[in-house]
Amino acid sequence: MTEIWLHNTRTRKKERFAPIDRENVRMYVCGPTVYDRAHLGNARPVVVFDVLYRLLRHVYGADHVRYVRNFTDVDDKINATALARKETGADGSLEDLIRERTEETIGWYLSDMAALGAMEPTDMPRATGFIPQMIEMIEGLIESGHAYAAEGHVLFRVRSYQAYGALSGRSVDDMIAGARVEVAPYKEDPMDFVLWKPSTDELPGWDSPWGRGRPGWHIECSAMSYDLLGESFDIHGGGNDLMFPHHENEIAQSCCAHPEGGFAKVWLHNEMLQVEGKKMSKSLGNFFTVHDLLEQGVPGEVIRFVFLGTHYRKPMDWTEQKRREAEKTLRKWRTQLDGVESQAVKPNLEIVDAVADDLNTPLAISILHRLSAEGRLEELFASLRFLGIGSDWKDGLRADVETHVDGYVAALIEALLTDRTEARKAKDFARADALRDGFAAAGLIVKDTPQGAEWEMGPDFDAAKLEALK
Ligand SMILES: Nc1ncnc2c1ncn2[C@@H]1O[C@H](COP(=O)(O)OP(=O)(O)OP(=O)(O)O)[C@@H](O)[C@H]1O
Ligand SMILES: [Zn+2]
Repeated sequence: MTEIWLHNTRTRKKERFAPIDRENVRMYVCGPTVYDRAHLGNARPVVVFDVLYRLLRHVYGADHVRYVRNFTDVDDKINATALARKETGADGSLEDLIRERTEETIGWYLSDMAALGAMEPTDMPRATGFIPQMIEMIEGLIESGHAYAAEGHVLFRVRSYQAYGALSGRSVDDMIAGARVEVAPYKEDPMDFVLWKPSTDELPGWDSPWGRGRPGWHIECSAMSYDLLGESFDIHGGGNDLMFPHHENEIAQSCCAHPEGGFAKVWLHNEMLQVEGKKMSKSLGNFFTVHDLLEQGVPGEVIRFVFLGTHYRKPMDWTEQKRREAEKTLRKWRTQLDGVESQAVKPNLEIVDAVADDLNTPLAISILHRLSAEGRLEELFASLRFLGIGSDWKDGLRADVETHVDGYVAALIEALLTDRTEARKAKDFARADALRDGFAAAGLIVKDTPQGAEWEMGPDFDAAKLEALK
């Protein structure tokens, strides 16, 4: 049986993975706050943990893995988005607008992530569906002295949990020095964090022993993972931007509420997708969405392939060059694999082992290239499926993939037409003529109109010939 090794953030070591119960391997990954479209950075953990999910299913059997990824649908950012819409005159109560916004965002998220070849987790709980469980956990924490109520708030008493900070390896005092902790009159200690807070009349709220209010973000994950996976489970994942405070707080809450449990055994964190050395993030405004890229005609599997080219514990940039290379490789393989049937063939063992070695997907990709070069096409096909690339090449996704390719070709044509306009402007007639002849040779019919060039693919249209014109 394949041995899986994973780098555990908690111990800072690569450890051999041994599930608590091999019949029921359990993983929890922090999901998105649903107030806006997912940016490309948000997609990275989705792809990383999808690769792990597929590996676990491969090793332990598809029916023996439970993968939970939540939707945070209670949050000030969601409320702010809905309030802004209400202020611009949108119909409906604030509650309706909030629900509309979260439903819409969840729909976008699921279709964008499906386009990246990510399987849906077995469970996708929403925070609003687990409020009673959160209240129950908070009550328990108050009873055991780990939390206290003050002015409609409930706070977690950080100093009551000795091991606080162990995940990121920092002491409470270091963390206070480094973090922007909020000082508030109702806090015993600035480090204490909110489990429950009061709601105003118009904001979403639930009745609780502390008045009408809403949960803090961290308690959501503790309550949902306990309800669905129990007091101890195998793997907890998320981006490394969540390590502190979110994951430290989850650990503190869960370990104090269920001291016998131990919560998650292995903690896995993906590094960030960056833009010029900085985390891609909404607050920095340096982001583009997955949807933007798909709309531009970049196939989802190309995005996935680019992600897999960098190890999950290394920061990465999205670059045009990586996109182009991934697209070229996948096109080549697609042509090579035309007509190959291999439902019964297993993925290449070295590739499975590479993924099992702390998700070494760059190594897996180099082996894919070797299989292609050696013409081991059935293995190549099965291994791509295992990595979630073109997993449905033979089935329904084919048409979808073709529209993506069409999008790519359309973008290419537009780029070449711009190129021609610029060549004409610069009086580079040699280039302009070469493009005109090239279009004709590729079977592309171009008509110049006062509104700009219009084009149409003729009966002998050949995209490969256009490619050569770049
Ligand atoms: N640039 C990034 N690279 C990789 N993962 C990221 C990046 N930004 C966010 N994530 C991950 O995306 C997931 C969803 O996070 P969340 O919904 O909190 O993001 P957000 O608050 O919408 O985004 P941002 O961090 O841009 O404000 C988390 O697992 C988080 O670690
Ligand atoms: Zn979480």
